[in-house]
Amino acid sequence: MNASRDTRERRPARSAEHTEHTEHTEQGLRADRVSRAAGGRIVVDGVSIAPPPGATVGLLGPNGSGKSTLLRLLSGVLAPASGVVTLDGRPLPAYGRRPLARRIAVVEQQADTQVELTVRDVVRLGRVPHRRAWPLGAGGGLGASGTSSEDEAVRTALARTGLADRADQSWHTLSGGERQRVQIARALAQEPRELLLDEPTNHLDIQHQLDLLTLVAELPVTCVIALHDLNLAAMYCDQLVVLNQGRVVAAGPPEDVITERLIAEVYGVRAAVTRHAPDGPDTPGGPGDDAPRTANRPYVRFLGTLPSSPSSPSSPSTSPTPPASSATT
Ligand SMILES: Nc1ncnc2c1ncn2[C@@H]1O[C@H](COP(=O)(O)OP(=O)(O)OP(=O)(O)O)[C@@H](O)[C@H]1O
Repeated sequence: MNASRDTRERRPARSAEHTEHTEHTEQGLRADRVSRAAGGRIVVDGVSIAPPPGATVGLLGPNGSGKSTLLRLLSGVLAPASGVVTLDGRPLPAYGRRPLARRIAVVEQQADTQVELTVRDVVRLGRVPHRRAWPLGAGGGLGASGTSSEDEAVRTALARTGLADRADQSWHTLSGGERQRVQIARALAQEPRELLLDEPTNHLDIQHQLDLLTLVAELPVTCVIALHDLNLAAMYCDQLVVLNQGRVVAAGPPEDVITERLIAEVYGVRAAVTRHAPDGPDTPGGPGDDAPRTANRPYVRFLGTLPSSPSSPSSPSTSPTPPASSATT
């Protein structure tokens, strides 16, 4: 895949089928001071996030910091206890299930099914919101032959995720990484304008991690993607949002967010942060054709854990970068 563009210079290139909403689009998906409790405590605490349309926003933070919960709030699967999530200025509950499903695609950490499905069947599920019969009416069943545009979307999604030759394989026989790629393909077949991904590189070997993130970063859609790998996040995301104990503690371009201090305070880890070379093929991130993407982006070497982690619940919350109560850009 071609990784030669700096994603921060990308502009969303809307496909024809996306133009119906053009007048209202530029607000995109936003969370405004959303909070949510689980297990008797606040796990997302007054978070605001406003991904620029077309941008790839990385969601970082330690285990349990609230990333998955925030993604579920952004997708409308969970309702905020306070605050509001809006799409083009309208609260999510004002949308019907179908318009929302056409618009927002979600790739969860784990997906499973008891039903016997092929890879193509699973990817075709991404087309269900676009069918006339909703959710599975006449002609809308899994086995139904789709329209030519449906077939084309499924074919394209399979090809983009390197799964074209697996289309007829049973889902249950796939490896963890292959299943992950099928979920991405399903989301691509959905042709969303907002794509929410929860640690999509889990289970993937390094080549597929890089392929996936290149693909995601180059999509002309708004992506919010929970990641644990700070170097991959710095390479592929236009903006980063760091959560700690449910709060935004840093937000902005990777070079502003990824600092030794942040890594120490949020993760309790000692690190050395350098920059990728401005133009060189010798950058730690890879070969020369990646240079425009990695140029000047932060590169982290982890040196060891610090004696005590400030992210433990008993510690006071920290503001490792200039205090950022929200990720609104
Ligand atoms: N249904 C629930 N009941 C109790 N606690 C919950 C529930 N859902 C989430 N939590 C808690 O909320 C916190 C945030 O969880 P969340 O899955 O959003 O974190 P995360 O940042 O995605 O973590 P990870 O990086 O480990 O995937 C965690 O401490 C989790 O245990």
